[in-house]
Amino acid sequence: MAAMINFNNVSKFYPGGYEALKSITLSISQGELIFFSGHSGAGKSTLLKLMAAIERPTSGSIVVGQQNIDSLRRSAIPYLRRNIGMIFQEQKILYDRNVFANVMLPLQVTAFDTRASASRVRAALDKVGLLNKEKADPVTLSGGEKQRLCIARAVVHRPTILIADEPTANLDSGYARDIMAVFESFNQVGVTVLISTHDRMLLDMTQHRVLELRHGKLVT
Ligand SMILES: Nc1ncnc2c1ncn2[C@@H]1O[C@H](COP(=O)(O)OP(=O)(O)OP(=O)(O)O)[C@@H](O)[C@H]1O
Repeated sequence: MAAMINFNNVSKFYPGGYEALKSITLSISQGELIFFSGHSGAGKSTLLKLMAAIERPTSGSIVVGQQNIDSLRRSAIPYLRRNIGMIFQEQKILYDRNVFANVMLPLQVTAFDTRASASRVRAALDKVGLLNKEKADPVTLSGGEKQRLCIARAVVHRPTILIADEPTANLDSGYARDIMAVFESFNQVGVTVLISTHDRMLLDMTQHRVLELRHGKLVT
């Protein structure tokens, strides 16, 4: 399989000099599902943020798809993000609108017409099992359903790469399994899926590759 993501000697210092990642070299193939594990502060979120150009590396090179993104112009970032779906803790659900409108949000900045957008939103809600909740007020959703809403919002533009930072944090084990089944289903249709977690149950259960970070270094 073709490499989808390549890191070559990537280091990241945050302002103030903290070295969050140290000389990371890794290669991820198209269509893989990979877990990034490691203690709190190990650098998992930073690694995922570099892949989506939310953060920039201090040194080293990062290739996503065919594109070298370590020195990507700011104006080129929206093009990179068209291929990426992101689920990060800080992306908030908007509680002043229903489930459907929350999933519609990312499409409002693109040029889709309303009918095409609506059918994409329903397709995304269907894939995460929330089609029957499209009119619901997000406040009425369970923790697991809220997380599925975030996944629907991340995939509504049909990305080829899906990045999820601690997607099962704060969920009980039943909900966590459901969420993993949703990620598996996207992976089965060819989406490259990257998940950071310190959820021992997920890591013990998985058949997929697990890369462990420790103090900013890759140990596996
Ligand atoms: N914007 C920032 N500015 C300064 N330091 C940061 C910033 N973001 C992260 N760090 C630091 O970099 C280190 C790695 O953080 P990161 O969030 O990548 O770890 P993590 O493995 O995802 O941890 P957690 O599981 O707690 O989310 C931590 O010591 C953190 O405090």
